[in-house]
Amino acid sequence: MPLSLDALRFTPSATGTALGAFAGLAAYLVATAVYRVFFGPLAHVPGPWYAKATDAWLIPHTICMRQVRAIDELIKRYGSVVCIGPNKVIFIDPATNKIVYGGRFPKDKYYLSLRMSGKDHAMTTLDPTQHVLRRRAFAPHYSLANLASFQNEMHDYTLQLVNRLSEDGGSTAFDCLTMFRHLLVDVISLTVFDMKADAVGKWAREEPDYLSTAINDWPKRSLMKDAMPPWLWTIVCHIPHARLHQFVDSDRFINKFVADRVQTVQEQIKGGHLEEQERNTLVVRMLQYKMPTGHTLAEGDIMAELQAHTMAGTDTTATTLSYLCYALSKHPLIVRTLQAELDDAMDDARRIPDMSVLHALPYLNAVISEGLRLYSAAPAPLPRVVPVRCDELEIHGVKIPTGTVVATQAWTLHKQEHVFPNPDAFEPERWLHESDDMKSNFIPFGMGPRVCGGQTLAMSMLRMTLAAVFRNFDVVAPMHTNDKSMDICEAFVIFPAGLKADLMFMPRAQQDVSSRA
Ligand code: HEM
Repeated sequence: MPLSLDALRFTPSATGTALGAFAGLAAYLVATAVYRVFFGPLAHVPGPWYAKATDAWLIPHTICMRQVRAIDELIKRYGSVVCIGPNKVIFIDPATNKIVYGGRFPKDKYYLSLRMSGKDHAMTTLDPTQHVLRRRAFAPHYSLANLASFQNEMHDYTLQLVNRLSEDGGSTAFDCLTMFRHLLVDVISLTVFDMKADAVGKWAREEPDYLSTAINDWPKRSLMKDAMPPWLWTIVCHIPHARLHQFVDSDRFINKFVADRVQTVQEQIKGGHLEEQERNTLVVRMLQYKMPTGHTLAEGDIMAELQAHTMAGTDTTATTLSYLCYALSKHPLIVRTLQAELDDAMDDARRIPDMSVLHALPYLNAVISEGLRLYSAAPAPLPRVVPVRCDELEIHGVKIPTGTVVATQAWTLHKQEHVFPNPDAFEPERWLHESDDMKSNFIPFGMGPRVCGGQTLAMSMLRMTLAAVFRNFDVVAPMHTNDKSMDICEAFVIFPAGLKADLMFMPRAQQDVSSRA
């Protein structure tokens, strides 16, 4: 039937109905907002009226990747308990941290957006009791003793990277995010899957490494897919462009990588070939883990857990290393003190000491703590829900009812002037005399039973890599790597505004010679 233009014209009665519906909706929204601001369960909590009325005020800050800063400003204006949404409260109080992150409060459903292929893993398991079962499956893998059994290879990968930088002789600016991501891909492929990925080797030979690329692509792909209507995403997936295909297929690539590894290990278990192994990778542990019921975990759950660890461990650690190298490029005196300690601990610049030796170096550890304080890879609110059994939570005399989403954020905790004087300055010395106050306000890895599962691995890699790099090189930032390009953007995890961290690694001996000439 031909479409007449008249059919598209609004009749006076249709216009009236539409206006009426619009006015009704507006009245409903206004009434809801007024109720929330003056009579809602959080009406008594300090905070701006617009945050009590609607979550929408945070959307532009989230889109601009500046959510933690917007929340930080509210805390500065309203104090250490502040309402940031109709059902959300942020607090800055170490005593409340112990209650909220002590293990009784379930995680908020916000975490469900981090599921892997629709499946839960430890980080997204909201219920504390269920989470304990998940956590038991992987916790032994990250013990220092187990990680030490992979140490020789970790040293080899790190030295491979150092050798490549040495060959370059400081003439090229390397993107640290890419470089350290390749290192972490090698370490995680080995410890999780018992697989030699040769990612650093490929990086050194300037060959593509599809796994490292997919790990980098996946979070961006998820964000993009979620932001688009399905029809637009379908069109994007069909655009004939090789790199774009690689990008949209990153989830499939990682799924297949993990599925292949799981299958190989399952065959090894069936064939009885695992008894000969002296150490256990995470995939073996997960496949052999028995729930209290005696059942093993479902294959889909194992896959999700392994994918989560691959993703959670790589860019967080690589970003921290990149920011630490950038901070050190701006502080030559700090580098001298660090190098003096490393020179004493490492007679041979190309031999990385045992984990226990690095663990005991005070200045190296102070530098890392300062890096984690200022450049926490996950500085955003870690939301939990006030449980029914808790009755009410009280923070500094403010009662927070059951069902409220409560959270603290490392971004603000780590920059409190009274705990960390001169908070924006990079001053490792402050950690040489760590006070109880500093300890209880420092949560780069979260806290309590849901503290970062891979913290020991992350700390070991931070120590190992910094020791090897700064024993051998001074780091110099080229003109285009500056505070503007390294400005922190945040989408739960952080990344630099310039999307890269180009730095030059000048061999120390060579630099000493040139500065004497
Ligand atoms: C510098 C590097 C890292 C930082 C700053 C970091 C930070 C965090 C934070 C803040 C959490 C807690 C999230 C919450 O409470 O909601 C977390 C959880 C987690 N992280 Fe990390 N992480 C790092 C490296 C790693 C590594 C290397 C791995 C593993 C290979 C890893 C695996 C995990 C897992 C599995 C969880 C969930 C733990 C649970 O809920 O039981 N992370 N991480």
